[in-house]
Parts: sequence; structure tokens; C-alpha cells
Amino acid sequence: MQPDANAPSHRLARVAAHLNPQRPQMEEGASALRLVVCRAKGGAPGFKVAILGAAGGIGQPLSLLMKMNPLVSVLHLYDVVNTPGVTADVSHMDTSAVVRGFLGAQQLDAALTGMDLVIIPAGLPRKPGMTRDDLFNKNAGIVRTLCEGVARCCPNAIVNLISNPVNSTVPIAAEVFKKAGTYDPKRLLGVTTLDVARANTFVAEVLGVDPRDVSVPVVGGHAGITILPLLSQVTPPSSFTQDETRYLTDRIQNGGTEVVEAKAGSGSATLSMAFAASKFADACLRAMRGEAGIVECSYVASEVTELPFFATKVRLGRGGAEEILPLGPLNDFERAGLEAAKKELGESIQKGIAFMSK
Ligand SMILES: NC(=O)C1=CN([C@@H]2O[C@H](COP(=O)(O)OP(=O)(O)OC[C@H]3O[C@@H](n4cnc5c(N)ncnc54)[C@H](O)[C@@H]3O)[C@@H](O)[C@H]2O)C=CC1
Ligand SMILES: O=C([O-])CC(=O)C(=O)O
Repeated sequence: MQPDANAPSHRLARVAAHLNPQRPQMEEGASALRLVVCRAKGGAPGFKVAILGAAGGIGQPLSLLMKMNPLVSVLHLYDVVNTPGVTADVSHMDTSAVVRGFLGAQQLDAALTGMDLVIIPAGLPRKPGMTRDDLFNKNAGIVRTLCEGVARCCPNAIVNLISNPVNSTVPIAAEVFKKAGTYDPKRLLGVTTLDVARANTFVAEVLGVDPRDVSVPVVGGHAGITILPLLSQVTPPSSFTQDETRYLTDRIQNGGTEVVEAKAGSGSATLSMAFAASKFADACLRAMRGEAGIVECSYVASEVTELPFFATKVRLGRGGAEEILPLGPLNDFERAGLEAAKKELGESIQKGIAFMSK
């Protein structure tokens, strides 16, 4: 007979597992573990999601948003600092996901084991005057270590990679997975949703419409001129003057820098990024559940150009990026932008690959 999770003799063990988010899964005893896991599985079917870098500027609001997502049954929050507090805080939200916290490298494997989706916003953010590439020296090693953990503990998980410079960290992650023999290009997705959110917002301002009614494909990569909004493909179909096109392209490409400068040394976009990451993760989870027709822009392994990685619209499915959609017709302005983007993007990709061949 299965133990009754609501029997009085089991109730406190279950509560103890929640009150001690650092150690519920192993050390609190098998009965507590069994009950927590049973509840997670016994409720609405859902996915197990880990956030790596969960105590950071993006990680905290993203943890809140993922705790609100009804498709999530188990939420693992991992960081090298402050996860006990963030976990205790988020776990009091009366939504169904069971939240567990993990602190420090020795708990990375426990955080990752059994996960379906891993979201990675770990790493340093920019300060004014820096490019995203200036973060490479610190963040490349962080991404490598975390992806080695993914390869060891949840090799079939879908990875949403946020840590900058995305143009290089996605190639680094791919090399880690290749070395481990677990690489499936469909499951590695660089998150560029904030570029699309900004593009929708700024275009809607110019058109005088609700941003929720606007959809702008943004292709290329996630840094400066590699961010290429395709204003000729905006839905609803819209035309822009040359001045509007230049203004919008420049603002979308420099949206991150706009926030970095406004924050004046205290970091980069966190709230809009958490919103964007949560939207993208929700799209992945809905596709993993079998919902058809979900298309998002993402920076993925690609044959759309001669570069091995490129952001375009992708059709999401149970296994991740199931289909990479073509660029579609470009106008002269966009073709020139594409050539400039490819040159810079190619160098960032090579830098990531070279880091892993050292
Ligand atoms: N893809 C995108 O569109 C965007 C990417 N970003 C990038 O996201 C990253 C995070 O940004 P914020 O949250 O603002 O930074 P933050 O500094 O506020 O938070 C980063 C978190 O990562 C944690 N961390 C550091 N090393 C770690 C490790 N080895 N394992 C686990 N956690 C670790 C830190 O303890 C910290 O809590 C940055 O690299 C930033 O450039 C930011 C905005 C948009
Ligand atoms: O600009 C940054 O450093 C953070 C980022 O990637 C963005 O906001 O798009």
C-alpha cells in the first residue's frame, strides 16, 4: 500500500522538508523525501525546472515567475550565495510548484538531477563602459562548470542559456556537451527573447499600438550590431520611414546598454530579462508538453547562414528547437546589417570554441 501523504504521522515530515530547503532531499530521511516527491508527482503533471544563478538580479524575479507557472511541479534554485533566503521566500507563495534550494558547488549535482529544463542566468553583469564580451573571462568558466553539471546529471534536459556573452557562451555549452557525448543541438537554446520584447515595445511606441499586438523577428545574436531586428517582417505588416528604421534598429541593438547606463553601475536588465526568460521558458514547457505551433526567436545551432550558431525563429517541440525557420526576405538595409552582424558573430563563436579547446 502507498503511504498516505496526508496521514498525521507523515504530515510533519513533509512540512520539515519544506522548512529546510537546503537539505530536504537526502538528509532529512527517506520518508520526507518520498512524500515531497509524491506530492510533486501526484498533483497536476508538471516539469522539473532548475534555475542556476537563482539568487541574482535576474534569478530572483525569474524564480518568482517560474513558481507562478502551473506547468512547473518542482523548482530547484541553485546559486553560490543566498539561496536559503530566496528559497524560503519563494516557497511561501501558494502555488503548486515544490521549491528546493541548493547552495554551492557541492550541491550542484543534487540541484540538477532529474531536471527537465535548466535555465542559466549565472554570471557577472555589465557595468557602464563594458561590452558583453568584456564578461567573457569570468562567465565562460562559470557556464562551462554549470554545463558540465548538466551533462553529468540531466543530459536530456533542455537548456535556456542567459549568461553573457550569449554569442560565445552558447558555443561553449555546445563544446561541453560534445566532450561529454551528450550534445543534442535541439536542446541548447540561447535566450534572445529580451531583444524581441524590446523590439515589440519600441515598434509599438512608434506605431501607437499595444505591444502585445506586435511581433518583430530579431535574428543574428545577442550583442550590439549582431542583434538584427527585421522591421520589414513586422506583424501586423507596417512600413517605416528611413529615420524610423534607423532609430528603431539602433534602439533595439542598444537596449541593453540603455539599461546598463540608467542603472549607473548597479547592473544590467534584470526585471525585463526575468519577464522575457519566463516567457521563453513557458514556451519551451508548453512545447515539451506537446502544444503545437510554438515559434520563438532563439540563438541556436543553425544552418541558416554559414555560421554554426545564429538566432532566428525556431519552432519549439517536445525535444527543444525542432525546426530552424529561414530568415525570410530581407530588404537592402537588413542585408547590410546581416553582413556586419555575421562578421562580429563569427568572431564571438570562434572565441567560445577556442576557450574549450585550451
Ligand atoms: N541573455 C540576455 O538577454 C541577458 C543576459 N544577461 C546576463 O545574465 C547574467 C546574470 O545577470 P544578473 O542576474 O543581473 O547578475 P547578478 O550578478 O545579479 O546575478 C548573477 C548570479 O549568478 C551567481 N553566480 C555566479 N557564479 C555562479 C556559479 N558558478 N554558479 C551559480 N551561480 C553563480 C551569483 O552569485 C549571482 O547571484 C549576466 O551575465 C548578464 O550579462 C542579462 C540580461 C539579459
Ligand atoms: O546589456 C547587458 O549587458 C545585458 C543584456 O544582455 C541585455 O540587457 O540585453
